[in-house]
Amino acid sequence: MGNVFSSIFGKLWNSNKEIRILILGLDGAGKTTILYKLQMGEVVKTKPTIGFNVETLTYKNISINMWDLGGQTSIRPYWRCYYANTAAVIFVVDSTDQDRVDVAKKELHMMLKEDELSDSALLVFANKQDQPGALTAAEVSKALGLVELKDRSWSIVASSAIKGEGLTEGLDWLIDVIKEEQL
Ligand SMILES: Nc1nc2c(ncn2[C@@H]2O[C@H](COP(=O)(O)OP(=O)(O)OP(=O)(O)O)[C@@H](O)[C@H]2O)c(=O)[nH]1
Ligand SMILES: [Mg+2]
Repeated sequence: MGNVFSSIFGKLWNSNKEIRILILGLDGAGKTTILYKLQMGEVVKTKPTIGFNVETLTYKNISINMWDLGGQTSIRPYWRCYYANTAAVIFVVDSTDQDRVDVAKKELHMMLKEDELSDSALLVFANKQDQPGALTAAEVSKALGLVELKDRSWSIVASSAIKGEGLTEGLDWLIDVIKEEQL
């Protein structure tokens, strides 16, 4: 019975929903690699993103417009142009880049202060877990001060975009939260 209901609700929810997700984070964190690994199941050779990449993914019958924005210092001020109507932000951290985790923290908290993102869920990928010396997800969470976040659904997942690990786990969590919050 539960399955019947969830399938009916699923269909209702799907019929008129297209959700928008932003992938943000410092340059070199792995955002573009994650976008194309999710979309094509392949590791693509990337160049630093100047501007953005946008792809439509169908995941669990849901159409997702996924925007991957460039993370270089000079480009970050433009992130805010993309915040409207965003269901969720995926914030990607290079877990080996311990020197810049403070910068990532600052950018993350600045972004989350914006009114347009007040209802957006947050998924953090503690990426590059395949590399020696990578901070664990718990360490990245602490360094980013995630427990300080109030009134927001958030989660952190350890990932390796290169190996394809953690990505669907993270996206599953995100889709469940978005469905709960928007139904
Ligand atoms: N070892 C390892 N390398 C990764 C992983 N994810 C991405 N990379 C590499 O990190 C580099 C930067 O990846 P991108 O996906 O271009 O990074 P980005 O976040 O899109 O960077 P910008 O476009 O400059 O903001 C590339 O050489 C990727 O192959 C990972 O999980 N593990
Ligand atoms: Mg990129």
